Amino acid sequence: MNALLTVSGLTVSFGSFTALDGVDLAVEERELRFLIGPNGAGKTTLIDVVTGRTRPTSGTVRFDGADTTGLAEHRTVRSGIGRTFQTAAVFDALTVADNVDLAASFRLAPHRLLRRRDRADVPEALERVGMADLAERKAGGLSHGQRQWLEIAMLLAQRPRLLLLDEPVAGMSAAERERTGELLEEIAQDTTVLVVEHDMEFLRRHARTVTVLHEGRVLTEGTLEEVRADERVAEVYLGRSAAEDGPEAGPTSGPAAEKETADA
Ligand SMILES: Nc1ncnc2c1ncn2[C@@H]1O[C@H](COP(=O)(O)OP(=O)(O)OP(=O)(O)O)[C@@H](O)[C@H]1O
Repeated sequence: MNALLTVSGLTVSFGSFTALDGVDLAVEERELRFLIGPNGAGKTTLIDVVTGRTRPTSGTVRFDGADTTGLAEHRTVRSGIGRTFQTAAVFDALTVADNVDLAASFRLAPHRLLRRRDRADVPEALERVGMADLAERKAGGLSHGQRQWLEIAMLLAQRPRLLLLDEPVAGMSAAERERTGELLEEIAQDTTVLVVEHDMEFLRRHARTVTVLHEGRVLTEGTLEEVRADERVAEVYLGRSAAEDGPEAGPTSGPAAEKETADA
């Protein structure tokens, strides 16, 4: 199988600090891949490089068979890569539909904008995230969950082949997380999705393959069970060997915390 996204030997240095250190990653078409790792592991930096926000110091990014290393952000959008941020980037004063309409036009080169007559992509995207009935509402009045779904609808209207989502369920209620999980599963049927997410219950329900980053390197990769059984993962989340810790020493979140709870 050919990977849709291939990252090879990716290194990003900020001055003397190395945020990514020789990262290799391959994501197949229509995968729903999760990316986890402690704070500062390099997850957002990796997304920033794939989307053209940050230029790598060395290494390559290949998307859909083409070398996209260092491509500007607006060009990665046009090539079919969409991303969300930890805080939804929507315009509060515009309606839900106008936000999606605006996003849909981002994927087009300026000379094509005036010819964008077919606007079916807007209701289609809203339908997919279950917000068709909110089309004429001002985005400023939406709940936190609805804002996140609106941002996903904005990306869907750009018809991406790869979606990169940064902590999509952070701050959501249990019901909103559930709905988001269903939505991602549905999107992953025809779109490749890479999700940075810490929520362990969410991972348990939806993660097929998990890649663990630590200090700018890929520590391990596998199913959630494989990753949670890996002592090195417990160590990086605890900051020391799990075997040396008493029950009170674990973190309050993350795979190691879950492992302790599950094993208790
Ligand atoms: N522009 C920058 N200049 C200097 N250092 C940076 C820059 N961007 C990121 N870093 C550093 O690179 C490291 C990796 O950051 P990154 O945001 O990618 O981590 P992360 O895994 O997404 O963490 P978190 O889970 O906290 O969001 C951090 O130590 C961060 O401080």
